[in-house]
Amino acid sequence: MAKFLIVEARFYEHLNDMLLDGARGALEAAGHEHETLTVPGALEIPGAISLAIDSGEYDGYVAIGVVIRGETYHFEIVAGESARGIMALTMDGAAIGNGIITTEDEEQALARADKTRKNKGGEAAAAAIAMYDLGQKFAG
Ligand SMILES: Nc1c(NC[C@H](O)[C@H](O)[C@H](O)CO)[nH]c(=O)[nH]c1=O
Ligand SMILES: CC(=O)[C@@H](O)COP(=O)(O)O
Repeated sequence: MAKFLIVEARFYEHLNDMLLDGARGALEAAGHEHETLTVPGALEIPGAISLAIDSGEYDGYVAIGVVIRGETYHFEIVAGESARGIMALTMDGAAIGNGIITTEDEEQALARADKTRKNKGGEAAAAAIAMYDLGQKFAG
């Protein structure tokens, strides 16, 4: 059994609840423990995961968030930079699944947050578990 930290950017309450439901379900189905940490937005997720990595308390991480396009270039910044920060941590060896959905509108987000539809929360948890398992394999 491993211990995972879900780091959620609680920008859209109802969508986050759906993503968390999928992520927690996948972790529990695989027999793993989990805790959840909430940050203001997707841009804060990589920093929060970095701090958690330094604590040495967790075996893997699931990033959960929703970025919906608005009127300005900020969508590209939030979507791109949160992904870039997570990728950098992954390349440093952290087991992370990225469940930050980036959509054009709420309808697209609902389809991806719903665990009975595209289940992106569960998908991200499964990716984190796979990366954890890979790390265990290479650690010998
Ligand atoms: N517009 C969205 C944001 N914006 C907030 C940023 O993530 C960040 O918290 C702020 O710029 C302060 O550093 N965050 C989301 O998660 N989703 C959005 O749609
Ligand atoms: C993804 C965003 O940053 C977005 O919610 C912000 O909306 P806007 O670009 O209209 O300020």
